[in-house]
Amino acid sequence: MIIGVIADDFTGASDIANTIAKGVEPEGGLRTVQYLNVPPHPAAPDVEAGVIALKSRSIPAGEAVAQSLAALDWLLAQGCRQIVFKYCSTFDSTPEGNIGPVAEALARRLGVLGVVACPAFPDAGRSVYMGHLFVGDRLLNDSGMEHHPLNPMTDPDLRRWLTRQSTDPVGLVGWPVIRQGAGATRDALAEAAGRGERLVIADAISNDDLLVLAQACAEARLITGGSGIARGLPRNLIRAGLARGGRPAVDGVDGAEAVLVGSCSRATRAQIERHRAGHPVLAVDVDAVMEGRLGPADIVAFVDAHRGAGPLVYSSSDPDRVAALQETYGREPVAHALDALFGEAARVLVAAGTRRIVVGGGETSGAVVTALGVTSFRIGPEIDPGVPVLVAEDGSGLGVALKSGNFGGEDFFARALDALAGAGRVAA
Ligand SMILES: Nc1ncnc2c1ncn2[C@@H]1O[C@H](COP(=O)(O)OP(=O)(O)OP(=O)(O)O)[C@@H](O)[C@H]1O
Ligand SMILES: O=C(O)[C@@H](O)C(=O)CO
Repeated sequence: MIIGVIADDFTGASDIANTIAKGVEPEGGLRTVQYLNVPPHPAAPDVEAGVIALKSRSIPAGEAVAQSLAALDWLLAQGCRQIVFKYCSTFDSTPEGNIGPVAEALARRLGVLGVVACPAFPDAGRSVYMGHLFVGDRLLNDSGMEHHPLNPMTDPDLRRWLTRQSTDPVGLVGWPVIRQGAGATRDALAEAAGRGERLVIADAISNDDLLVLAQACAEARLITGGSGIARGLPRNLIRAGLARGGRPAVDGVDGAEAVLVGSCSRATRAQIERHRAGHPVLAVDVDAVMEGRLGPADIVAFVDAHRGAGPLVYSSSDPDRVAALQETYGREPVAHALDALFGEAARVLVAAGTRRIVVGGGETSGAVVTALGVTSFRIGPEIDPGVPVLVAEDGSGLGVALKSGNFGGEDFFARALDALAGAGRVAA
């Protein structure tokens, strides 16, 4: 293993695994595996990039640091020469963490300063200019993220925000430097390190800027950011003769299918409506779940009754309804009950032969793959930006797609089911 990634959530992990497996033309990407938590065994010998998916975004900072350092130890033991800490492209964090504490702890363990911090993901509309994060044409704090239930993003100035979470000074390498190319960027990062700046916000407004950053960081032991920061990393290694390159390929999966959706984001709700137009769809009655009148068996029965037709089950509601449910039952109890519902339904479905599962939402994805007990997935072709086909490494023939709330085109769910079925037909 040459590159190791520590990701702070499950869908974020498959986002960056996708970026690394795909790479950029003409070189292509790396043979990539996504692990769910730190594996209790060594990586398979042919793996070039290992992505460890943690659920450390919203847990207490001390726990996030401990889990991330354990992941670092495992990755270093596999031979990684470069480590990436992946967080959300909307920099999801609070004034207490967890981006600053985890990034600083990793940097200290590796003994490095001048570490890039860049959440830019231009393909998904996230860009960083003069240290300020934009979502499309809005600043972060005016993008809807200021209303996020767990980590409201109320400050678009990443240097100021990260400073609140950090103990060492935070630097900035702005776009006027990035546009001068990799040499100037490398020099600016070295100067930042010389000033004692451990983390350095780096601008990127286009995919080309991300390639400049990757080139500047070719020798860096630690890089932090969204998935975009990894765009050019495979190219560095392939050009240096350290990796073979090529397109992601996995064995195809074949069998019954289910789409399970807990994400309540606007994008996901539009995707559900689109799916409803041509496929069987079941809305979970959340009151019935909370009162014990609806359980996993009901979901399994619906999916079984519509096998082959792309059945979708969702709990998603609009913000008013979500707020009312949270008011009645409490935010955590509802989330916990729904995550457990989807997890158990998925477990029963897979035990009975379902082989293609598409999940909407990061928390929901975490609950489902944890319940399935799969510990690692090979990364296959991209379905939509940030979402690849994942095929279980254990030979069980199970394929999944884990969709982050905001990702995917409107017809995502149907295309994801097709992509899972066709995964094996994509050429190496
Ligand atoms: N109707 C509902 N009312 C309240 N909570 C819900 C409802 N439906 C789902 N939930 C919970 O809301 C949470 C949605 O989070 P999840 O991470 O799955 O989606 P997301 O936030 O859109 O995705 P991402 O984290 O990838 O951006 C889950 O914990 C889920 O159980
Ligand atoms: O970076 C992103 O936006 C995603 O990979 C993610 O982390 C969503 O939770």
